[in-house]
Amino acid sequence: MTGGPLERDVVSPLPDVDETDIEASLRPKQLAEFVGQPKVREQLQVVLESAMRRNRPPDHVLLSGPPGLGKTSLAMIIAAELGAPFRLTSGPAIERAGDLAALLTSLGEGEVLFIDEIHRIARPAEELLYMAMEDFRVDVMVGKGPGATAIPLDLAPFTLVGATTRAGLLTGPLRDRFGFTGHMDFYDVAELELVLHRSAQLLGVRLTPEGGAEIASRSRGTPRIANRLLRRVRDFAEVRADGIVTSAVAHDALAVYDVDELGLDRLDKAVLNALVRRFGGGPVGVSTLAVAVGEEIETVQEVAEPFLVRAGLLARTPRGRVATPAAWHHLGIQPPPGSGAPTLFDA
Ligand SMILES: Nc1ncnc2c1ncn2[C@@H]1O[C@H](COP(=O)(O)OP(=O)(O)OP(=O)(O)O)[C@@H](O)[C@H]1O
Ligand SMILES: [Mg+2]
Repeated sequence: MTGGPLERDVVSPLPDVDETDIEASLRPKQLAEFVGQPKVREQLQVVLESAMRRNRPPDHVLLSGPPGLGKTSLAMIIAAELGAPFRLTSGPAIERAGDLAALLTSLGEGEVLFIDEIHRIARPAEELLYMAMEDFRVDVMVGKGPGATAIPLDLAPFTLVGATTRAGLLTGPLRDRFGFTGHMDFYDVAELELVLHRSAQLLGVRLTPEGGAEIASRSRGTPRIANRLLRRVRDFAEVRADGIVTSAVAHDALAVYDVDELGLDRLDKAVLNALVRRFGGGPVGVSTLAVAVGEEIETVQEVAEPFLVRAGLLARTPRGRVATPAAWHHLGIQPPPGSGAPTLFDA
């Protein structure tokens, strides 16, 4: 994911540039430690256990969902649960099929290869991946031009874990080669409270139940944001209070950091503002909306919209994006009569 102007936003779901170390220290290491996503967790548990009983690498796993919900963490957990080495790369990093072939042939038996942002892999590399995933084979091209020959090479059986924020962008043949797809959804407040108390313990932060509830409700359904807000509120508690994160301390700190009650970030607010104030609540096409907020269409679709839809503030209709009455109210504006909520007749 690209950061751009959002990088320094305290409620952005994207990772901050200097956040990798702290994120790594807070990552759950085992499935049992992984909070929330009960369905994905249970299904994955069965997939992993049956593979271990058969003493075979499990089927390839695809994890899809918005940023910051734990796809990378879960991929690492898969390797840890299997006791297998973990290798990490990303779609954009694999530019040539040859790079991928070299990586695949270097994998040992049972290794877990994680490809982040797999929907952005280059087409020739993707085609090579088909055979690798299905038959554990790759054709390595030797020579150039008419004299080039393809030499088939066997691979050690491995497990591919792919992550994507846009499962819809995956080609059919690639999607079909994953034996298991886990759809990650936003976390509810109770789950985020568990994430926060676990992190507080690891960081040595004293967090009261009410303090946790206050932060959780403004974390935009996203553990990455919850953990970041916890650190900011802790700073505030140390400087302005006695170090204990109570509800009042959390409330005051989040006001200082400009986090609104729903935890909407700058892009969320820009999208809502444009939709309501410039386009009268819609419907308006996503590309027009993206231009209005000065962002890529992809970013609006992958980062802002999933949460706005989930929060009941934005609806996707066949004619375009529409602000719901709740969105108008959130901006403190009275919705015009008959606005927002799409009806049967819009379809
Ligand atoms: N279920 C969870 N339980 C506890 N902590 C979590 C959980 N999911 C995510 N986290 C925390 O949130 C942070 C971000 O998670 P992670 O990097 O796995 O998200 P991601 O989905 O891979 O994001 P991106 O799409 O940006 O790559 C991690 O450092 C971890 O501490
Ligand atoms: Mg990730």
